[in-house]
Amino acid sequence: MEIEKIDDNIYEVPIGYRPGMRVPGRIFVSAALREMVEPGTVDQVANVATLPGIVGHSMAMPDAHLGYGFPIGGVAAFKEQGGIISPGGVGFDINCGVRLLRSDLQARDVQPLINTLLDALFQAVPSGLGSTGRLHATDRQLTESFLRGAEWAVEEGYGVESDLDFCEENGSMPGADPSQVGVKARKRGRPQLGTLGSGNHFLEIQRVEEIYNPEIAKRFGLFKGQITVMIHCGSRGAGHQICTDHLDVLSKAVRKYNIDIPDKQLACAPLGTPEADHYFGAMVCAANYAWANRHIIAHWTREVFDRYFPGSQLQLLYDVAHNVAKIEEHRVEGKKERLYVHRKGATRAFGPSRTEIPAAYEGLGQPVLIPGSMGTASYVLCGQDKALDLTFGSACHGSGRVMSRSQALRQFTGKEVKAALNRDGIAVRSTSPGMLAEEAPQVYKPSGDVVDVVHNLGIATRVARLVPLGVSKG
Ligand SMILES: Nc1nc2c(ncn2[C@@H]2O[C@H](COP(=O)(O)O)[C@@H](O)[C@H]2O)c(=O)[nH]1
Ligand SMILES: [Mn+2]
Ligand SMILES: [Mn+2]
Repeated sequence: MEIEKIDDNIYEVPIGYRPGMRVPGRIFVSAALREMVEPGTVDQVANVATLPGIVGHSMAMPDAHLGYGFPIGGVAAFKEQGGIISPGGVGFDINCGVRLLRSDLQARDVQPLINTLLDALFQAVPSGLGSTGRLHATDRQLTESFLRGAEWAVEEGYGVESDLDFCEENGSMPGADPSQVGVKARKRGRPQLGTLGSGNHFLEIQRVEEIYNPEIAKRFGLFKGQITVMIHCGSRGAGHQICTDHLDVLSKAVRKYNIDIPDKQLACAPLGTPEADHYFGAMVCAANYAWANRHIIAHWTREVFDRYFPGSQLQLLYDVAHNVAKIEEHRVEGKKERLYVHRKGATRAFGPSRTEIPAAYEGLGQPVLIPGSMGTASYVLCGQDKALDLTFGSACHGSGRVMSRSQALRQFTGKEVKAALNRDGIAVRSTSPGMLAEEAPQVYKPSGDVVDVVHNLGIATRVARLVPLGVSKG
């Protein structure tokens, strides 16, 4: 059975595409991006549609590609009564997310110092595979980060109270249960608090190249030529281990509760069961840890900027989670319902009608932060109410990979990638040249095309385009 174009930028995976689908699938792509969606990703959208209690559609955003069970770029919402929760719908890097700091600096003033600044940031923010932090968190501090996320970080002197207004969930999601975090996850997470990680995680100095919507840009504090800093990272080994540990438990739960799943990577548990509650409680711990992590990294970034540009202001524009399951109220067939919305490689994109958006952005919608690659543009968008009708208030989370890491390693060398970036005026630091090859801009879809889809669908409106000047990769 074929998938069917039902509107500009909307393709439907009909019920019947595979046995057991309870709802249709929807893939939000342009005709050009449709060509880049592998058949396996379509199959994953259909597989997710078979899960109990799924509401509306099993969805894939325009940056979608193959993931563990659920596609990356996948969105699925489940009824509180009769639905499930699945770690595959959240991802291993729980609350991987993006934070954007806006400065009061002009690019022309920063550009001459870009290499010095980047060296200092590379030193100040530990990065790389398995990197450990400057923080040396105690066991008690780790627990506090699990329980209170960015709120705890502020109490410890990282960032300021007002930052919390500009984090999704105010940087601290309720429902954390540290008793469901295993010894191994604690052991991996403790030394890594305050680290960027590796690969696709980055800290990037950017220039605002284009303003699309002057009114919203003004309210977001953005102007042409401005320096911004984007931070992308998550819950490090803590989140990964929590996901791994609970996948084991939920694989057994699938048998215990007799759930028919087409792929064992869709391990899940019915909401309301101890297995589901335990995973949710542990997942929230990892989500809060990730908010604390980004908060600490932002603090060290501010310190570096202050060293080279004394008195400069780096203000938090917003911090979004793009790998998380959340309890949210949505309209289903005209009635308000509490749903477990899984966003895995997808960003919340709430419009002005939602109370969850920061007071400072009242009447606008939440900032939606979409990174491109270390060589191409990233975007700031603003969530729109139409997203509530189409995608349970969600948009894409990046450009999305089109080339595997192994293929990239065969095709590029780190040295070539670095030289090409330098020719384009982009400075780069990395802990390993191989990582630069794996992360070459060519491995990602064109960010502008991906963003056009969500803009044209009316899910989120384009506000500004940001281009990289200096990137610190893991
Ligand atoms: N601006 C930059 N964007 C980047 C970089 N490396 C990756 N990316 C983008 O981030 C998303 C995040 O994907 P995730 O699934 O790993 O969370 C990815 O799709 C790319 O578009 C970078 O160095 N700079
Ligand atoms: Mn991540
Ligand atoms: Mn991410």
